[in-house]
Amino acid sequence: MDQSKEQRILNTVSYNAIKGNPESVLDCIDKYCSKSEWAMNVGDEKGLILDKIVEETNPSVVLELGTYCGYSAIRIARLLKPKARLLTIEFNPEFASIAKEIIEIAGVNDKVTILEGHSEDIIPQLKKKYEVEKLDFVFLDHWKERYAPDTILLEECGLLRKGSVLLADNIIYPGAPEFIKYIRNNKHFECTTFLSHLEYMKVEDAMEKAVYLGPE
Ligand SMILES: Nc1ncc2ncn(CCCCCNC(=O)c3cc(-c4ccc(F)cc4)cc(O)c3O)c2n1
Ligand SMILES: [Mg+2]
Repeated sequence: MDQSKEQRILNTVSYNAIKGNPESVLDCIDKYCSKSEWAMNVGDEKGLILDKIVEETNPSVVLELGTYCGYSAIRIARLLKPKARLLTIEFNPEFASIAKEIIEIAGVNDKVTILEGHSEDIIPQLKKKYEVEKLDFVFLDHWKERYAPDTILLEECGLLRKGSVLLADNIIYPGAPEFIKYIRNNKHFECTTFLSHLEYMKVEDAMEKAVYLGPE
């Protein structure tokens, strides 16, 4: 059976990237996906916005929803301080296993844990099973119609604290209208929109940053 696009991405990383060098893995994926096969990594343009917000937040505990090939997990993990950790949820077993290999090649596997399953099933387990107290930073990049319900679920599970930062990809393309409606009219969140472009394309896209202000 011929290989999947994701397997071809792993092959090019495995062949061309410098082992243990996260930047070279990111560059390798960006080159391949802009020249050979488009793929839904956050990419280099939105990636720079993600970098800046991660650096400003300097999080100890990060949750990512939607691992895919691990590009944004590597992007985030490479900026984390020594004891900090990133938990990333992926329900597609092929993507999860490819992401695991790419994350290992990047050399950030000591900071990253891939949790296989659906966000709605795993989020309620984070406190007890994964010993998470509060989340400092959440990157939403999974099913766009899950952004709003999962934000509500994170709050209900007591995983957000005053100052927790949510960053949502693709709020223009493919779009997350329910999330935008929910989060921008919610007095418990302070929102900022970062205009950019869809990864590897000239199409407009944006990311939404929402800082949780607390339950009161
Ligand atoms: N609940 C749950 N829990 C855990 C999970 N793990 C995975 N999933 C499902 C995630 C499925 C992939 C999500 N990402 C996207 O759909 C996406 C799409 C485009 C895009 C596509 C076509 C175009 F023509 C243009 C742009 C671009 C992006 O940047 C995207 O992020 C989960 N769901
Ligand atoms: Mg995305």
